[in-house]
Amino acid sequence: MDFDDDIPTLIEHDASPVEPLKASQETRRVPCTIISGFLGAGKSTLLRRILTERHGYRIAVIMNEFGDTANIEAKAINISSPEDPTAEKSEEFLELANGCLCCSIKDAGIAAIEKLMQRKGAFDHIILETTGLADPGPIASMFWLNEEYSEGLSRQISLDGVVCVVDAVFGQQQMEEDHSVDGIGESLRQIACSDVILLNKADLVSEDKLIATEEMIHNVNPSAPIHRTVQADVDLAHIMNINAYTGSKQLHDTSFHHRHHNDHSHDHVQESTATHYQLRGISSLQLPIPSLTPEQFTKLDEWIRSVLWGNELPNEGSSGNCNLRVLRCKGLFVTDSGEEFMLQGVQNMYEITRVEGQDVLGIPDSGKLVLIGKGLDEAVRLSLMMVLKQ
Ligand SMILES: Nc1nc2c(ncn2[C@@H]2O[C@H](COP(=O)(O)OP(=O)(O)OP(=O)(O)O)[C@@H](O)[C@H]2O)c(=O)[nH]1
Repeated sequence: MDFDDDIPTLIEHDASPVEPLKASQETRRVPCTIISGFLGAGKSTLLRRILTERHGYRIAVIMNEFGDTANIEAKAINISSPEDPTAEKSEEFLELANGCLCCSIKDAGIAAIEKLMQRKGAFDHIILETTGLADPGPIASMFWLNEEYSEGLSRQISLDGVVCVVDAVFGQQQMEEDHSVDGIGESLRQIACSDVILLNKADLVSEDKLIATEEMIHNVNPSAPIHRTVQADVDLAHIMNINAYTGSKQLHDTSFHHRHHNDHSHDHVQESTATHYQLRGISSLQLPIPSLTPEQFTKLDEWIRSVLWGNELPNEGSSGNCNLRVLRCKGLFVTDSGEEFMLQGVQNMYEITRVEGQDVLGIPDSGKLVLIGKGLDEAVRLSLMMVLKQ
C-alpha cells in the first residue's frame, strides 16, 4: 500500500490546559489494548484504520517506539508536525477527524503515558503499539500490576488485552525460523502473550496455508481467538473491550481443545486430556482440572506459585526441570462448593479471582488450565496431577 494515499485529516492539537476531571470520570479506568506483531504484518495498517475510520470510539493511539521506522510510521499516520518531520520531539499529540487522539512518544516510559492519562476523560480506549519490542510480556505485566502496588498508571488504566498481528504470508516461516532470545524466539513470545491474534494478509495466501498457520498459532497459544483479516480490517469489538484480564467470558468461550475462529470454523476436536506441543522451545500445556476441594484448591495455588515464582515443580526435588518458565497462564477453576475462580498470569505475576456477578455464565463441571512457556514437559503435568490427587 502506498502510504501517501488516503492521508487522514488532522486537526492540530489544542494545547489548552486539561479540564479537571468529573467525579464519574475519576473512577472509570480507561481500557488499554497492546498491539504487537510480526515485522511487516500490518500493524501500521491496523492503526491507520483505527485512526481514520468512523467507528464512534475516541481512542488514544500511543506509538511507543519509533526507532528506525520513525519517518515511515510518521508518514503513514501523519503524526509528525511540519516543523518536526523527524519526530525528534519526545511526544506529540494530534487529534484526528474521527475523534481519535494520536500520540507519538519516543520514549515509551510510564511518565509519558501518565501524562496522557491526565486527559483520560477525553477518550474511551488506549491502544499502545509496541513496534520494536520483542516481547510484549513485560509491558503487559506493567499495566496489569496489582492495584495495591501501583501508584499512578495502573490506577487509571486497565489492561484490556494484547493483540498480535501475524503475517499470513510469512508468519509460519517466521515462527519456524524464529531466532532465539533467552531460549524463546521473538515471534513465539508475541504469540504466547497474546489474547487475540489477527492473521492478516489473508488475501495473499491459499486456504491451506491459512489453516496451517492457524494450526501452528493455535498449538502455541490455544486460548487466543484467531481472526483472519485483509488490510487489518477487523471488527473493533474483537480487539477492544475484550476484558482478557478481568472478565471470565473469554475463558468460558475458549474451548482449549478446539481451534477458535471467527468466520472460518475448522474445529479440530482433540483429545480431552492434556495436550502438549512444542515449537522451537516454546510450548503450551492444557490441563483439565477437576472440581476442587478446599485442600486441593490450596495445593493448586501453591503449585502455581512454585511454577511461576520459583520456575520449579514443588515435588520434583533437586533434579528438576531447570528450563521451566511460564510466559502466560490462564485458567478457570470450579470448587465442590459451587464457586468459580479465574486464573490470569503474565510472566511470574498471577492472580486468582472469584468469578461473580455478571461474569457468572453458568458454572461448568470441571475447570481448565493452560500454561504457555518453556520447559512444559510431561513432568509438569504429572506434578500437577500428583498435587491434586493428594
Ligand atoms: N495484500 C495485502 N497487503 C497488506 C495487507 N495488510 C497490509 N498490507 C501491506 O503490507 C505492508 C506492510 O504493512 P504495515 O502495516 O506497514 O506493517 P507493519 O506491521 O506496521 O510493519 P513494520 O512496522 O515494518 O513491522 C504495507 O505495504 C501494507 O500496505 C493485507 O491484508 N493484504
